[in-house]
Amino acid sequence: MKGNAEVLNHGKNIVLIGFMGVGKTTIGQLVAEKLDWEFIDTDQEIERRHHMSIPAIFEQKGEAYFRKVERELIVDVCTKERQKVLSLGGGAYLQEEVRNACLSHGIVVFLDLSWENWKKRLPSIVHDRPLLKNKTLEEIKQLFEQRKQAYSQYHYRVVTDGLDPETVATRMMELIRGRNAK
Ligand SMILES: Nc1ncnc2c1ncn2[C@@H]1O[C@H](COP(=O)(O)OP(=O)(O)OP(=O)(O)O)[C@@H](O)[C@H]1O
Ligand SMILES: O=C(O)C1=C[C@@H](O)[C@@H](O)[C@H](O)C1
Ligand SMILES: [Mg+2]
Repeated sequence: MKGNAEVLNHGKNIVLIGFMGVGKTTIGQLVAEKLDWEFIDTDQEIERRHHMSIPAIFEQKGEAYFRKVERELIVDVCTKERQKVLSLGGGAYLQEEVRNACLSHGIVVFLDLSWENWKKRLPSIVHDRPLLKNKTLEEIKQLFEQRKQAYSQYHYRVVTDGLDPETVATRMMELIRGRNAK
C-alpha cells in the first residue's frame, strides 16, 4: 500500500476536517503512515513553530492571532505542497479562505461523528481545547450544531461512529481510491 502516490489522487494532498475531537489528528497520522506520505497537523505545527501550546497561544496572543497563523499555514501547504496528509484544527475550516484552498487543491475528507458518541470523548479532550473550557454541555452542543454547515463542503465523508481509528483510516483510503479508479 505504501509509495503509491500516482495511484492515489496523483499525489494531491489529503485534508481532514471535522469538529474538535472527531479524530483528525489520530486518523491523519495513520493514513500518512499507510501511504508513506508526510503528516502535518496544523495545531502541532503551530505549537512547534511558537514553542507554545495551543491554550497558551489563545491566552497570550488571542484567538484572532491563532486564526491568522492557522489560515496562512494551511493556504501555504495547500498551494505549495503535494503528497501530504494535512489534519486541520477543528475551527480552521470555518474560514472561507481555508475552505477554498483545501477544496481546490486537495481532497477534503470530513470525519463525521454523532453528538451522542462525541459527548463520550469530551472528558479526554476538554483540558487542551480552549473553546470547550468553561462551557456547559448545552453550549458545546450548540457549537457542534452551528459548525455542521461549514463542514458540509467536502469531497468525501466518513461516518466514524463505532469504528476504531484503524478501520476509519482504511475506509477513508478505500473511498478515495474508489473515486480515483473511475
Ligand atoms: N475512531 C476513534 N475511536 C475512538 N477514539 C478515537 C477515535 N479517533 C480518535 N479518538 C480519540 O479521540 C480523542 C480526540 O482525537 P484527535 O485528537 O485525533 O481529534 P481531532 O479531530 O484531531 O481534534 P482537534 O480538532 O481538537 O484537533 C483522542 O483521545 C483519540 O484517541
Ligand atoms: O475547533 C476549534 O476551534 C479548535 C480546535 C483545535 O483543534 C485547536 O485548533 C483549537 O483548540 C481550536
Ligand atoms: Mg487534532
